Amino acid sequence: MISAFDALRAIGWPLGADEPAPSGAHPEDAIWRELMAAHPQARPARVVEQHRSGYVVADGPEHSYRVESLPEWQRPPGFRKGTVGIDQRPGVGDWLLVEGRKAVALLPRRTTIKRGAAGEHYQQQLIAANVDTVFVVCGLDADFNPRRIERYLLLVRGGGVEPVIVLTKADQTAAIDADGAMAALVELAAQGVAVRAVNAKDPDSVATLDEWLGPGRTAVLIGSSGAGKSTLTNTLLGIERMKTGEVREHDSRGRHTTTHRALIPLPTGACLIDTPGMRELKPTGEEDVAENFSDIEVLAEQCRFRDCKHAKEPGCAVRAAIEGGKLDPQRFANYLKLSDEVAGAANRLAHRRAQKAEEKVLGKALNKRLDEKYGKH
Ligand SMILES: Nc1nc2c(ncn2[C@@H]2O[C@H](COP(=O)(O)OP(=O)(O)OP(=O)(O)O)[C@@H](O)[C@H]2O)c(=O)[nH]1
Ligand SMILES: [Zn+2]
Repeated sequence: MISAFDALRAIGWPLGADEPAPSGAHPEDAIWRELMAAHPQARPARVVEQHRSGYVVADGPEHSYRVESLPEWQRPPGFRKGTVGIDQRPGVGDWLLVEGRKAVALLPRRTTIKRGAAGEHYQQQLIAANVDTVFVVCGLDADFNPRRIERYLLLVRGGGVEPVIVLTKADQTAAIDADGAMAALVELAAQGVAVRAVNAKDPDSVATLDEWLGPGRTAVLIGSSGAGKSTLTNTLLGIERMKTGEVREHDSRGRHTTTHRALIPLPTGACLIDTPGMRELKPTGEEDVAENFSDIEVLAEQCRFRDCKHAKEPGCAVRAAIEGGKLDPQRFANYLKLSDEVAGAANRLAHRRAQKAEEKVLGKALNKRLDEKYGKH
């Protein structure tokens, strides 16, 4: 039998066992401890699935169960999808305090990974909460694409998560232009992002990621299909092949006896969150393009005109850098494309917020009129 604390730790519980919080702890720690003190009967559990009426949570690698959500996390009937913002509602990776089979509190998120959702109305989607490290996985084969890495980085940075670029298939680099790849990686590393090349099938090689995988840490692997995420997961787990389509079993008390695959405890003591939805990567509008392309922003400051579009203007430092071979034109093109997308999403976000504020005002006015006419109702 492992202790309740060790079971929680295996699925990423970040607080130490001792009180008060050890120094150098996270800013959210104190709030977490306060909430725990306010609900002395409750126990922490981590969200692995989100349903209409409740959640499946885990309190260790071997045990998950359903809990009822708090009323304020639920969408009132008849309300449009997206009305309850992702900030008000728990998602995968969140920590709840649970009493019996009822959630009583959501512990404030330390980090978030979000994206914009496709569709008519502006909406954000939470990919995962409370993740320490995102491994952006990309193969050093024909699939190698620095532009895609730039897009991933733009989306995951800003939420407080540390990105690490993991280049798989380091044993199979014949298909790529090594010099071009190196130049692209140097640019990414210059933005302050760690880069590691691995053979995802080789445990010794994959051990280079251990520095991000200590006890109580949570990591996520993102990357396109075939990049090597499953291979990497299996090597980290120390097994040959990941069982796919794992069926959950129930014991006599109706509990799940195997934890959902959403939380995968690793032998290093860390926990991987398996996220299905990272295929389409639309910005939310809250991303910081400048942070991800500081090389271009620095150049742009040297352009003769403040509002230089880096097109045909004289004295353009950005174009000079491209012509002088100091800036990859494709990186610049991607910067423009991503800037456009973020600006577009930011507009939609502002519009959505204005609309919400207006709905609120209208609702209040309407209530007031009804009150005047029919008395309090
Ligand atoms: N030689 C070599 N092959 C690798 C490496 N990483 C992955 N592969 C191979 O690449 C193929 C795709 O790897 P997967 O791990 O299935 O990729 P994935 O990212 O999980 O793909 P999806 O499940 O579709 O998202 C498999 O045939 C792996 O064996 C590596 O570092 N070296
Ligand atoms: Zn310019």
